[in-house]
Amino acid sequence: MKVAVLGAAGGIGQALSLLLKNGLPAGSELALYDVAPVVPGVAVDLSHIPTAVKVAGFGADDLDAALVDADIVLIPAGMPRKPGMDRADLFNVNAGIIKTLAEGIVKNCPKALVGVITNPVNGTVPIVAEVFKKAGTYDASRVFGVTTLDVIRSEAFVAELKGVDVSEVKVPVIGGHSGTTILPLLSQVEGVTFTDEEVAALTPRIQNAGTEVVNAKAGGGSATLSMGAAAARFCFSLVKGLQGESNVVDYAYVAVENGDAPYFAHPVRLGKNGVEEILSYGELSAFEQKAKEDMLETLNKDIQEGVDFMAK
Ligand SMILES: NC(=O)c1ccc[n+]([C@@H]2O[C@H](COP(=O)([O-])OP(=O)(O)OC[C@H]3O[C@@H](n4cnc5c(N)ncnc54)[C@H](O)[C@@H]3O)[C@@H](O)[C@H]2O)c1
Ligand SMILES: O=C(O)C[C@H](O)C(=O)O
Repeated sequence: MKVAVLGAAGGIGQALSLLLKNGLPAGSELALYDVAPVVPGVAVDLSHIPTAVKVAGFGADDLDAALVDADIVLIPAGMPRKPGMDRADLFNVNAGIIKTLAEGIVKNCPKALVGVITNPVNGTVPIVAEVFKKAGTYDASRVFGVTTLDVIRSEAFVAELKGVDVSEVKVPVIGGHSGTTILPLLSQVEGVTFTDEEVAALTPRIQNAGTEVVNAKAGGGSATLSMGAAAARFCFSLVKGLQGESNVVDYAYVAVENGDAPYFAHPVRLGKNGVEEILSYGELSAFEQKAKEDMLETLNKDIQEGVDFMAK
């Protein structure tokens, strides 16, 4: 199993790479790519951890070597938010980075499963898909927007609010990954109930959790450690699917035919070829149904921005 992390020297990249070095199956290879000159040092540093995962660092000119034959590519490369910015404000700087990296994937590992972390996820995932389409090698079941951070935040906040064991809490989160497009389905959380007031307060807390971190970091970036944990968790689901484990289900922002929008976070069953089945997100409460309808215009606009960028 070869996993490539693009943007590996950044805040997310380093946290994620540490977790992968400690958690990938024995015999795996971890390829760390970044344009920052520190990346070989990050790889050397990690290589001193005694696990059976081989780590190599690749600098700016070595994208091809980092990607060749990768089974999974995770992309946290690009600029994070500062206070006062929306994720959409990152589009202009991050779109070009994602396009270049996706072209490298198409060239070197077109069958890899690609997990996009770079914001704005609502628009960067369509860019990756369009790069594959241009090359004639698009397989919608292999491209994912990583929305796991919304899921783990929801788990943490629900457990905190209800005083229950966090390891038992499961919260479906659908839609996209920005503001109101993030839609936690609190009506489906098993073992707890919420008052209308709790739903009205907890839903925006989950939606604005990224901003909570951005403001707390006061200009020093956005979530990196929780995102590293989230991306590692998602990567381990992809690995289990690739290894043929049955019934691996996780949430991700994927291309959906005849769905709510061309891309939408759903529960998906993962297998040897990525998405084996896009599962239904089930029945929504009246509150969730309205929240979904209200956010679709924003989500569709974000998606179109990514598609239009590649049409230029
Ligand atoms: N999907 C999510 O839930 C989620 C959560 C948190 C952050 N993010 C996003 O992840 C991205 C990275 O955040 P961060 O905090 O790690 O930022 P960071 O600035 O700490 O790290 C970004 C890294 O990307 C590298 N980079 C820039 N251009 C590159 C290129 N062309 N090729 C390879 N590497 C390149 C930089 O050198 C840097 O090391 C941001 O866009 C942020 O908004 C997404
Ligand atoms: O909020 C951000 O800009 C980063 C990330 O998308 C998050 O949800 O923490």
